[in-house]
Amino acid sequence: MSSLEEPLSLENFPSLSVVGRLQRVTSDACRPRVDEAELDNCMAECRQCSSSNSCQDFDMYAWRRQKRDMLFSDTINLRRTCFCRDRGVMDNACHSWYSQDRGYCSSCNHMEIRDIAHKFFRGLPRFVKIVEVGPRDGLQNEKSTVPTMVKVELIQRLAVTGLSVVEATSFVSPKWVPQLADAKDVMKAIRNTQGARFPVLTPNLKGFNAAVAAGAKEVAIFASASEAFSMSNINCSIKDSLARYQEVVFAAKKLGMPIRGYVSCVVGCPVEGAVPPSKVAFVAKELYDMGCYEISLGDTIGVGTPGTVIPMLEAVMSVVPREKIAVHFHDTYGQSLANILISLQMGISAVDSSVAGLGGCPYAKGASGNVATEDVLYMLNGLGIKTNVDLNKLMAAGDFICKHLGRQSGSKTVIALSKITPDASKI
Ligand SMILES: CC(C)(COP(=O)([O-])OP(=O)([O-])OC[C@H]1O[C@@H](n2cnc3c(N)ncnc32)[C@H](O)[C@@H]1OP(=O)([O-])[O-])[C@@H](O)C(=O)NCCC(=O)NCCSC(=O)C[C@@](C)(O)CC(=O)[O-]
Repeated sequence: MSSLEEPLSLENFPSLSVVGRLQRVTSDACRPRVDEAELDNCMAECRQCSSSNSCQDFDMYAWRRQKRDMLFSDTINLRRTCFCRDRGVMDNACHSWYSQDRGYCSSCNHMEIRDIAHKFFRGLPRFVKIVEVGPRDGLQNEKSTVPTMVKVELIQRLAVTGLSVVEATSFVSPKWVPQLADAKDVMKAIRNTQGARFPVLTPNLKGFNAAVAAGAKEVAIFASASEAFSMSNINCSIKDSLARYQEVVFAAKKLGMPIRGYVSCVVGCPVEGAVPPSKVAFVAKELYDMGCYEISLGDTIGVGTPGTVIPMLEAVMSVVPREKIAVHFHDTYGQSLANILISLQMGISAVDSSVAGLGGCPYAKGASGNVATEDVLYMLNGLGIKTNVDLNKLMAAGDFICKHLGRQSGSKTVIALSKITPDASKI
């Protein structure tokens, strides 16, 4: 694998200094440059003093007292020991980067930089669960019906990537979503597939019973925060849908099956326009109180930006614990990664996405696919956040389905990596 093919993860930068590492992952205007050799020397010294008591005088730095479970705690500790061991070396190094780069950033000092980085990374989880929804959310929106065996192979390929959850299909009315009319056959074919859980969507008891009969071990119910979307998607009001879902949850609990809950249109609705955060919070709480183990918040038409997603998450977090919340973004306006990043910073650690950016929603005209799983993974890898997912295997699964559909991947990462030449990879 060439250097560019490998996402920018912390572990992948043995020769970069700590500050160099931060430069690679922060995009702030304040970007000092550092003499690599100078800092590498400094880091070599740091390693020798990492257990030294002589670090006590460093208590003046507030984040010494921060919990050590933060992302980059190792990085921060290295810097701290580096400072305390030979502050002069570091100060000189710092001085020289600022002098060299004075035209670019005259007022930065190392405390400011550290504060910026600290603020940026504060709250990011160490591990993110990716919920792959391509075989369901993606393929439900394909014009042509994908043959059952292709769906099955896609699911099997995804199951060996390290993804722990692959949403497999929906037990909905074939009149409403003909693309997934083979749900029973798909579930039967993957019955013995190991490696991941394969939840399925069930809109009512009829769908739930069919799913159980076909071997489903986990189901998802899907309500909407918009009345109009509820009517067009599942042909009933929000209130009626919640009553229906109560029956499904009751039946699932009797069998000890986990149930995931979706809320659609958490930012905007194709008919109603902006959706108030309070409505999203109401539906999310109803689903959570019913017994859903996780509530996935769907920006069904992909209109959200951090400006609208933050208040929505704030409202939901006030009624549902944040560790029970997942985010589900469609990439219509190219805002998904920004929205995911701020969700992570707000403490969310479950993200839905779709291999190759497949997807959309048959009842939300113009909605584009889900954010591509490959792009989410590339970003998480770059942030040093663990997922256990193998990017190469994931790209192979995406390539498989794209070839079948006769289209280019919707993942920017995949497109970029496919263009890398041996020369470019030396950059
Ligand atoms: C909910 C219904 C069924 C109501 O549909 P309806 O027409 O109101 O239901 P009905 O009870 O009057 O039944 C009509 C026919 O459907 C049959 N039927 C009834 N239920 C089922 C079932 N479970 N499985 C199979 N067949 C079913 C039923 O037996 C009957 O058959 P008929 O007697 O005419 O031959 C329908 O509206 C429907 O299937 N909607 C599904 C819509 C859908 O799947 N949308 C996409 C998923 S949501 C989404 O993508 C958003 C999300 C989750 O990803 C989050 C995000 O992106 O934001």
